[in-house]
Amino acid sequence: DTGSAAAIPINEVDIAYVTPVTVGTPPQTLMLDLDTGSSDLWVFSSLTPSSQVRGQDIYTPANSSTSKLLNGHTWSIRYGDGSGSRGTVYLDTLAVGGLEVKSQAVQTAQEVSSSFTQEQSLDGLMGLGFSTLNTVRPSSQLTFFDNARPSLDEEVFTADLKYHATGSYDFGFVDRAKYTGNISYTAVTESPGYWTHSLSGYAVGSGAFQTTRLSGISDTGTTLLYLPTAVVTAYYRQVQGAQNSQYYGGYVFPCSSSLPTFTFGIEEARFTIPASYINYTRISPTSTTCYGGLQSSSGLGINIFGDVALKAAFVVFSGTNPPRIGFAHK
Ligand SMILES: CC[C@H](C)[C@H](NC(=O)C[C@H](O)[C@H](CC1CCCCC1)NC(=O)CCNC(=O)[C@H](Cc1ccccc1)NC(=O)N1CCC(N)CC1)C(=O)NCc1cnc(C)nc1N
Repeated sequence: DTGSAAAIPINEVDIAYVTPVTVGTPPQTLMLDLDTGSSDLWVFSSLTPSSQVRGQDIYTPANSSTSKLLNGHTWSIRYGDGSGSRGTVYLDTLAVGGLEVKSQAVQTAQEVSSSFTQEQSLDGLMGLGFSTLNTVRPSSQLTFFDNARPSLDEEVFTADLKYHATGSYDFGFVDRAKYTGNISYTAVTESPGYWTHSLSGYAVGSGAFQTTRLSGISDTGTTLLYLPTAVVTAYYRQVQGAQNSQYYGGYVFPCSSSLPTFTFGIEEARFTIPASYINYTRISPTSTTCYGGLQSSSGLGINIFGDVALKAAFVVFSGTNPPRIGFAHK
């Protein structure tokens, strides 16, 4: 089996991408953020207090003839940006782009933090990290990818995220039409459940490529690219008027500044992020100050290759044994 579904930016600066997912019988469609940086599939639901729901689609297990309560199981998750949610669990039929899993753990939110309530285009998350990160207790549950594996033509899923445009997620096959040249693969360590791998180095603009292994996680659920301070200062040194603002919590610069490109290495291959991806957003609609799509990872304890980097490539998440991740030009 295979599946293919759209990855739709939820706002004009690609803060996140959502994908239509159907749950239950008859199918209820929800727009979920497919997130390789976590491993819980949770949804706004009929169990979410109405005061915490603002325009989101909800999953109503009572309206599904195939829903089954997973008795006595609960979950609670906290994300890197401090947001979080918690609730109970149902098993139900779930499909993404024509690929169906009969008995997927669907975590129904009984509480969501305010940033989720405010994000009306996001009906929940589908974690695509390793299942070891799943927070359901007393027994942890499998991700959609782990449940789908036995029926997949190939044990892979791919992400083709696009700048200010709709991309796609494919399951079970690598679409030759979506990339050019060869796929450059590199080893993944599953610790502690993220898609953790190294970059072979970086270059700022037309500068020399710095060969240095940078370990981090490829995370479709993180908006920006977070790298060590040394790398980030080398980048913004090339930007007129750039400064690391305590007030805005990161590097900002005059929107009129011209930005260099940023190149990262995957083994011998090189991927260049256009300057436009790094001119992330105005700090407020009328401001002439802009916030960078490349920021320091020093406060995170881990480098995060988020959407700003991932949308510069066609990315293959390979669940083979051992797992590996591949990047290709597109
Ligand atoms: C089982 C937990 C699970 C593995 C968890 N995983 C993650 O946090 C990574 C995961 O990919 C999550 C998935 C997000 C969560 C929010 C909703 C959208 C998806 N990524 C992050 O938290 C990265 C930081 N956040 C972001 O990158 C969010 C994503 C977002 C998108 C749309 C709407 C709202 C938020 N972006 C922003 O807030 N932006 C606004 C500001 C702008 N400058 C950049 C964009 C974890 O590591 N948690 C440990 C953890 C807990 N507590 C903290 C404080 N830090 C932690 N790392």
